[in-house]
This record gives sequence, C-alpha cells and structure tokens, in this order.
Amino acid sequence: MASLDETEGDISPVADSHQLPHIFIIAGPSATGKSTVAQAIAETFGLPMVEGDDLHPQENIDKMSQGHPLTDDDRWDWLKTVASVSVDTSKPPTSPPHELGGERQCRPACITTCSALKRKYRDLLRSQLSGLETAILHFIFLTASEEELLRRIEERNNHFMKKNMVRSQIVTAEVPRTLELDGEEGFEGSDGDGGDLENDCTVIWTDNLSQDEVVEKAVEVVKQLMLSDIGTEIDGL
Ligand SMILES: Nc1ncnc2c1ncn2[C@@H]1O[C@H](COP(=O)(O)OP(=O)(O)OP(=O)(O)O)[C@@H](O)[C@H]1O
Ligand SMILES: O=C(O)[C@H](O)[C@@H](O)[C@H](O)[C@H](O)CO
Repeated sequence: MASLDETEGDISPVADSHQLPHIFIIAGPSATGKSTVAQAIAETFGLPMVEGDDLHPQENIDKMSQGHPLTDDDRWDWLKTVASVSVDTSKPPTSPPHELGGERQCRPACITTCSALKRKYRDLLRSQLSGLETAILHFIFLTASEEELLRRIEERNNHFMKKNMVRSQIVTAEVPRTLELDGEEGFEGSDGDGGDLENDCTVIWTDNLSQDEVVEKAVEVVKQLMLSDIGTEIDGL
C-alpha cells in the first residue's frame, strides 16, 4: 500500500502544455448531488464524465454497504485511479463546449465525480494532476447539512450508501476554505488547522437550493473557467 505522504505519481505528463485538459472534480459527501450535477454539466457542454463511485474496488463498496466508513488507506489507491482515468478520459478527441462554440476553441475537458472529502485527498489529486502538468484542475465541492443528507438518502432507493453512513461522511468532510468563504460569518473553515486557502475550489451549499439551482451555479463556474481560456489556441479538438 502506498503511503499517504507519497507525492510522486504514476501518470505521464501531457507533452504540450497548451493541450492540458481541464478536469472538473465534483466533490462532497454522499448525496450532496455530485452525480446529478456532473451529468448536467457533461450534457450542457458535451463533455465526457467519469463516475468515481464506479472505480471503487469491490471491497470498498462492500465495506460501505455494511455501514463501515472507508479509511485513508482504502481511499488512497482509488484516488490515484480516479486521477489516471480522468486524465485518459480528458484527452482529445473530446467535444468542444458548444455553448462557447463558434470559432472559439477550449481545452479538452472531463467532469469527474469523486468525494475528495479531505484536504489531503485533494492534495493527492493536485499532485497527480496539476503538479505533474497533466491537467488544469478545479474542484466544485458540494455540501449540505446532516439533516438534509439524511432526508435525501432516505428518499433514495437502490444505493449502497445508507443513512448510517451520513454521520461519518459529515465528520470526515473538510470543506475547502476559499477566498470567497474565508471570514464569512459562521464559517469555520475546513480542517481547522488554518491551512492554506484552496482557491482551485468552489464551494456550493446546497441545503436551500433546488437541484436545478445547484446545476445552474455549477454550469456557470465551469463556463467561466473555460471562457478564461478563450484566446488560447488549441489544436486537435
Ligand atoms: N439540491 C438538491 N435538493 C434536493 N435533492 C437533491 C439535490 N441534489 C440532489 N438531490 C437528490 O439527492 C439524491 C442524491 O443525489 P446524487 O446521487 O446526485 O448525489 P451524490 O452526491 O452523487 O450521491 P452519492 O455520492 O451518494 O452517489 C438524489 O435523489 C437527488 O435527486
Ligand atoms: O470517500 C468516500 O467515503 C466514498 O467515496 C463515498 O463518499 C461514496 O463513495 C459516495 O459518496 C457514494 O455514496
């Protein structure tokens, strides 16, 4: 088992930095809406999607189904797989985002769901992706109150994640501290250690938003980040 301090990765860098894809990771605890939001973004922009839950080894699924939270070790190799599958999926040819269409071209991209609950998990993804010059990474971290997650899970059938896992997801989750949220009244930050801000993250609190409203916000984040690339010439899309 690789150590959590390990920083080197096993993903090859993309040769031409102008071709670096965007990887948008839709993160957050169970039932915050990751799959729903990721599917909507992928459809809106015609981009491929990676469902992180599909990449868990069977032992992880069995463990969660039996109501046992995953440990750091359980998540470590899975996170590395999520990173490498996302890189492979984001390589051209991918559809250019049609909403930004016309003559303008954007980088290739993919939308990935992955809980990425703790800061050190996001740091691992950073070291595997941005750190190795394989992608431009952005997290959209969805969150909600425990009560709301319990309500959503209760309404949902046929999913391995049951109500008894909500507490551990909430306790484990370290909501990223971002410039936007820092100093906001009542916001205590993520890991409580006053670590660096995570400005490659956008946090969306979903309690009081409908699914459509969350999708609208997330689509806008992706659109703005892709628009900021316009002007960069990218061949091969
Ligand atoms: N903003 C919202 N308001 C109300 N219900 C929502 C909202 N977002 C998602 N839901 C509902 O919550 C449930 C969980 O959504 P979804 O499967 O997208 O979450 P998830 O984070 O991918 O979950 P998991 O990681 O457990 O697979 C679904 O039934 C969905 O319809
Ligand atoms: O890190 C974790 O504990 C897991 O990835 C979970 O978050 C679930 O897989 C997911 O949310 C499905 O319910």
